[in-house]
Amino acid sequence: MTVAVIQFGGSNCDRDSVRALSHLGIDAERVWYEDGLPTDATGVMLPGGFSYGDYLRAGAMAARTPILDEVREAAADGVPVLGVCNGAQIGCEAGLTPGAFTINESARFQCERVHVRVENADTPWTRAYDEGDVLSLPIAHGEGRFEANDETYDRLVSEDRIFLRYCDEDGAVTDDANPNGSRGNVAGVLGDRETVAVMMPHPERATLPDLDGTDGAGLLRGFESALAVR
Ligand SMILES: NC(=O)CC[C@H](N)C(=O)O
Repeated sequence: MTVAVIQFGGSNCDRDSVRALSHLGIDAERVWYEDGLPTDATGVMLPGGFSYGDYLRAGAMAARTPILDEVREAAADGVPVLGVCNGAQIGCEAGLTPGAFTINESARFQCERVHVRVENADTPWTRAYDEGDVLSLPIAHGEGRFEANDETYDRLVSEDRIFLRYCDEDGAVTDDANPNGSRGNVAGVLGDRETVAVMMPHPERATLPDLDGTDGAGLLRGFESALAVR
C-alpha cells in the first residue's frame, strides 16, 4: 500500500508524516497538490502545517484546490483518509468530516502535550487501543477548537463518531483538560464512513521512539486497518 501525503504550499508536517508511516512499515510518499492524487494511492494523509498561511480560515484555501475533489472521490470509494491538525481543518472545510475547527478559546497558538481518551475503539484508527485508553500526544495549533451545531453534535454522539476527546491523565473529560475550548472536548471525529477521520493532535509526532513516546503509532496504523474494512 502507498499512502499519499499531500503537500500544499505551507504544509510543514508532510516529511514527518512520511517518516512516521515508513517507520511503521507503511509505504508513504509526498505528493505535491498540483500533481493530483496517484491513481494507485491506497490511503491519503492530509498533514499539518499552515497551508496558504491559514489565510481566510485555516484549511479554507487548500480545501478548495482540485486535488480535494479527487480525495473526496477516493474517500467515497473507501480509500482511508486521515487529516491531522491543518489536515483536520482542511478535512472539515472540504466537507469530508462534519463541524469546523476555529480559533482557540485562548486566542493563542498552543504547542503542548495533551491527553486524549479513546472513545470508540471500534474504528480503523483506534483498533490498536481499548476504549478508555488515555494517550499522550502533542498539539500545536491556533485554530483547533472544534465547533458543531447542536444537530450535528448530537448526531456525532449518537453515531459514535467522536473517537478522541481531550482528558486529564486519568482519563477524566473535564473543562480543565480541554486545551482549546472544543465542544465536548472533541479531539477527533469520523466522517460519514469510518475510514475517513480527522484529529487535531499529531500522531506522527508520537510515533518514532526517539520523539518522547509512541502513543500515536496505533492511530497511523489505521491506514492498514481501514483497508481491511473497505
Ligand atoms: N500544526 C498545525 O498543523 C498547525 C495548524 C493550524 N494551521 C493552526 O495553527 O491552527
